[in-house]
Amino acid sequence: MIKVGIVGGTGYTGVELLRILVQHPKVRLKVITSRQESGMGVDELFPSLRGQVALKFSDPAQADLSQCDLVFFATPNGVAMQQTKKLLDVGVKVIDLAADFRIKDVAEWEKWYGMQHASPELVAEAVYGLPEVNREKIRQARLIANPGCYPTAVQLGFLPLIEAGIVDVDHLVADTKSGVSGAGRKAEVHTLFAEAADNFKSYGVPGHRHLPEIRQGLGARSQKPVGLTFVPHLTPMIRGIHATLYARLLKETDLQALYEERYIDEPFVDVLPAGSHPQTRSVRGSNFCRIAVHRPQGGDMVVVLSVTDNLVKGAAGQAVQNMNIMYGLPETMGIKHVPLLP
Ligand SMILES: NC(=O)C1=CN([C@@H]2O[C@H](COP(=O)(O)OP(=O)(O)OC[C@H]3O[C@@H](n4cnc5c(N)ncnc54)[C@H](OP(=O)(O)O)[C@@H]3O)[C@@H](O)[C@H]2O)C=CC1
Ligand SMILES: CC(=O)N[C@@H](CCC(=O)OP(=O)(O)O)C(=O)O
Repeated sequence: MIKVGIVGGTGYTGVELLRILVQHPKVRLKVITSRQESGMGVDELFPSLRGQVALKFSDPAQADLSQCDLVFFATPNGVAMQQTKKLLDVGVKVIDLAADFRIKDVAEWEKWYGMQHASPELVAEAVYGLPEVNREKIRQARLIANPGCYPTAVQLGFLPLIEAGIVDVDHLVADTKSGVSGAGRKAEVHTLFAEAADNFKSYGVPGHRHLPEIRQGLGARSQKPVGLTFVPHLTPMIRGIHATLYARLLKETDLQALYEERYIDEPFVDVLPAGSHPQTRSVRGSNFCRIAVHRPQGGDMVVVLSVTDNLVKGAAGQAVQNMNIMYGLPETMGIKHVPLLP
């Protein structure tokens, strides 16, 4: 059994990890932290977990994480980078759901995240945990930088085009929409019901911190830097990401065959039949990314539609997929949930 700790067990990604891990046949939960709820039973705070987990939240300052084989950080940016070295030094593996180890250029990371990196020496070692690209490196890793929610949907959508070298990579466009849980569980005015419900807005147009992450991932697959316009939107649903991606085609290609072949062996990427329009509710609560590729009116613009659940393939599910790969388990173990309908 893998002894697991979760730092930040009361946030949306933390409790999603709990929902998944309580039913994972190879995991024993040892520590779950929260500063605010320290001492409270996990199932007191989350009655949905009654009968599934007997632990209490512990204070992260007191918690003994060294008893774990693996620790997930489901914490705000800047937390994991303070504690990871100490854990790795005593043989504990780390999966960070935040962005501390995602960007290889530390100066670039510091610019976008507005803080000094506490462990720059670990950044090169960290493996970016997108299994569809880095599966072999993930197998050997002791530190995983789990991708962001938008970057997962956008990269999986663009990858077949970029890898085949058939689109103009200087002018990619990603128009993305996220449910409100993407902003986390902490109280903030813009996520209040009366602000977010019955409303729709873009944000971060001059520059969102996922832009360098997506550019880094796609640039590595295209062998040259990519130009990307990335526009996120907040939409009044709870879970889900819908990415509408645009690229100009440079070479005549059977796009449906390209996508189907690229993802034929991927357990969590589902290429829909030609002409499909994927919906966020077709992936809700599941680790799937569903993709459709279009070429409207047979013109030279490719439109790719990519949907995920931001808390599952966009965060906790992908983190467990990475854990499965790191420990040589079947990659789908514990994350075969069928999407929730309605
Ligand atoms: N929500 C999403 O869709 C996605 C989120 N992510 C990333 O995952 C991480 C977690 O996100 P999310 O679950 O939404 O965030 P939340 O705000 O919902 O939860 C944050 C959690 O971290 C704990 N925490 C906060 N500050 C500290 C600290 N200094 N030390 C230890 N624990 C702390 C909180 O509990 P307490 O304050 O009680 O300690 C809480 O349990 C973030 O970095 C986010 O960017 C990534 C992909 C998708
Ligand atoms: C709707 C919403 O607010 N989404 C968040 C992104 C989600 C996320 O948590 O991403 P990271 O892990 O990279 O921080 C945002 O745009 O800031």
